[in-house]
Amino acid sequence: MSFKVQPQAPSMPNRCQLFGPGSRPAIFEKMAASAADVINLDLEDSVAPDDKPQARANIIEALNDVDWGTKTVSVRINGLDTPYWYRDVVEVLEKAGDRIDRFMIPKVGNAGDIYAVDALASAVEAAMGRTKPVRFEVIIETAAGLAHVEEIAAASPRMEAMSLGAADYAASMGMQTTGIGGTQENYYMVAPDGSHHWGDPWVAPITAIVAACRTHGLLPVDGPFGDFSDDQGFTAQARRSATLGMVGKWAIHPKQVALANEVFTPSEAQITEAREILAAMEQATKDGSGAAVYKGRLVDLASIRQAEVIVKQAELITG
Ligand SMILES: CC(C)(COP(=O)(O)OP(=O)(O)OC[C@H]1O[C@@H](n2cnc3c(N)ncnc32)[C@H](O)[C@@H]1OP(=O)(O)O)[C@@H](O)C(=O)NCCC(=O)NCCSC(=O)C[C@H](O)C(=O)O
Ligand SMILES: [Mg+2]
Repeated sequence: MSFKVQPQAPSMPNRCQLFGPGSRPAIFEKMAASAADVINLDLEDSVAPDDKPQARANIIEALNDVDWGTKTVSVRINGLDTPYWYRDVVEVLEKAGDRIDRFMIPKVGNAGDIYAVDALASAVEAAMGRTKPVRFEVIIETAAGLAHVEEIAAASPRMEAMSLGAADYAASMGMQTTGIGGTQENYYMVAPDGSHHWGDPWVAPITAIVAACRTHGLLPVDGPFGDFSDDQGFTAQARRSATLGMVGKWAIHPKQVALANEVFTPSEAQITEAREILAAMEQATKDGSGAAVYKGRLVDLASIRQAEVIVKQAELITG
């Protein structure tokens, strides 16, 4: 372990982030009634330019009036290359009550982008006497965002989570695909027998995001999976992300919420195995050994840390 101890990510459930356009207020109550841990009310790409002012007004009303229960509520503002974002920040912080928890900042390219939103949010909060600072989550979805992922993670104490935005990421990187997440038909290896084996084109940005988040104590989250008719594809993508260290995934349709919650909640079998490993290592320690054999395989002090990840995830959900 480095002399600098790895910080803990915030202790909050973040298994599923359900999105809804700010221009569609009829679904806000349905979003609040869903099983998603986080709600993202969108002012960005799901809202047409002419609808931005009305969407802002809808979201402010919903932040004041809808019962969001214990959910984390986040508003996705527009990108810093647009004329909309400053009004998103100012109007929401001036007119919405304390129920806003996070701003989601899209298409961040460097730490300066976070600094700009931080400065504006700080000024409005001070002017309004707001005592609960809004926290930030960002989307890594451009080449610049990926190139500067670590400085972005470290950019502000407001930073709480970071997502991969597969659609804009693919566009920015010039990837030859229109699919949003999941298997891409042309990304395959050919085995000696001529059969095709599909690889995961998202593994590099996911790993970079997880490393930046774990280094700076943020929550790494997998973004959208566009084909909401494909439950199997969604689940496979979510499982790969969970295996690589992400804590949750977006839902762009309500049917994806249960799928994400299932993947990002450790199963009974995983919890039992983790507890058995901890018990085996407790016994090994009592016996003066740093290693033991569990189900025919080596477990050692690192296995304790691995098992604790799963036990902590389970405790976070069950409370
Ligand atoms: C994708 C949708 C447009 C589909 O909406 P719809 O056609 O209404 O779907 P259904 O008819 O199947 O709806 C069934 C019922 O569910 C309700 N509903 C629909 N959507 C939601 C929702 N988001 N939350 C809660 N409830 C919802 C319907 O009202 C129906 O209810 P009922 O009639 O009572 O049965 C729509 O789901 C949608 O707008 N999704 C969110 C889109 C969005 O926010 N996109 C932005 C995020 S992804 C992105 O930006 C890309 C990213 O940045 C990147 O670069 O990768
Ligand atoms: Mg995007």
